[in-house]
Amino acid sequence: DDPTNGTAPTPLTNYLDTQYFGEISIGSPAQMFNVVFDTGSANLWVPSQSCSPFSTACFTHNRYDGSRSRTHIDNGTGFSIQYASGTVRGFLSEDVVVIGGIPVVQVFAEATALSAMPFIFAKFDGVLGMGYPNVAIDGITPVFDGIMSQHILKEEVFSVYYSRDPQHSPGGELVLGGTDPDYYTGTFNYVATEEMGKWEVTMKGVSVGDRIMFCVEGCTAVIDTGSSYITGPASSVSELMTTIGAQLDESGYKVNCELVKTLPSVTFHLGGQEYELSHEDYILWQTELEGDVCTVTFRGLDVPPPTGPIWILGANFIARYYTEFDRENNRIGFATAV
Ligand SMILES: CCN(C(=O)c1cnc(C)nc1NCc1ccco1)[C@H]1CCCNC1
Repeated sequence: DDPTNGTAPTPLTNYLDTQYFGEISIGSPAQMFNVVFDTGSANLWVPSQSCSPFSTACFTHNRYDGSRSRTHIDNGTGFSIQYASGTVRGFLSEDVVVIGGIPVVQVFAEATALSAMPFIFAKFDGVLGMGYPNVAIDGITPVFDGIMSQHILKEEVFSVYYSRDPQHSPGGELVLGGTDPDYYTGTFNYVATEEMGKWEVTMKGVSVGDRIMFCVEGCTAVIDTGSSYITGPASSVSELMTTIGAQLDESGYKVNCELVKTLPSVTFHLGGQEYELSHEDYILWQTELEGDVCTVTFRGLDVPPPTGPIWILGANFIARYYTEFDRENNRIGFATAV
């Protein structure tokens, strides 16, 4: 009988509570890559052996070499993906991808040009999009859809646990086909995905302390496992930072570490539930040589219409609320993370 009872776990590495990634292999024999499992996109890309030596971000990461894989299938179609934070360009190839021990023949992009920003800071090699097929570039069937069509999963869901302190082992866990009760308590509360085909929900308000300050008329929230922080419309986040007494410097919003324990909670109203983040959840407390630095893990980001304006709930939210992404019922479930 199936040793995994229809579920397939992948342990994740937690890099400074800001990057979470796990290992997959591509090709035969296996070529290993660290990838972000990203609900904010739907394509798989890894750096290519044929990337330009001038692309530093490419050169400092593991690179896929099709000529060394006996299961490689040429494609060659051009590929380009634009994130708010950077650009990836390359060409398509096809090969066997193994994720959580499950093999799937997959079309993916070999990146030949990676923008230095932000990918020179990436501890991961590539991105494995866990989004819906209709947001996939070039109409490529996403990895999870390729796995669902094998009918081996107990449920057509995947779940994500992100640990909160980098020393914690494992740094996180992706489960294909179910959830892992070791990493959450209580029951799941579900929110329907707002628009068919995106890990997006309707948010009914954002409160600071007990006052609804933003998204009062309702707004859209993307649950993005591939984003480190929470982002909101720049004007709203700027007002939120003023309220908590944070100052913007070149690397984000900072607060005086002495005042952290007096900071109010920020609460996100999703479905029938209030999801509170306390200062423990939204302050990144780093002890540097020149003293402690307390970074607020919120960023202003204006996503242009028609996609935006939106809030993006990233790793700091998921670290507090264990998240189940349910393709069977087009809904997202949240439970309190352990
Ligand atoms: C992966 C590209 N992303 C990043 O925000 C991003 C960029 N650059 C670096 C260095 N890290 C990033 N994310 C780290 C991380 C891992 C897990 C949680 O956050 C976003 C782009 C939009 C779609 N969603 C993903």
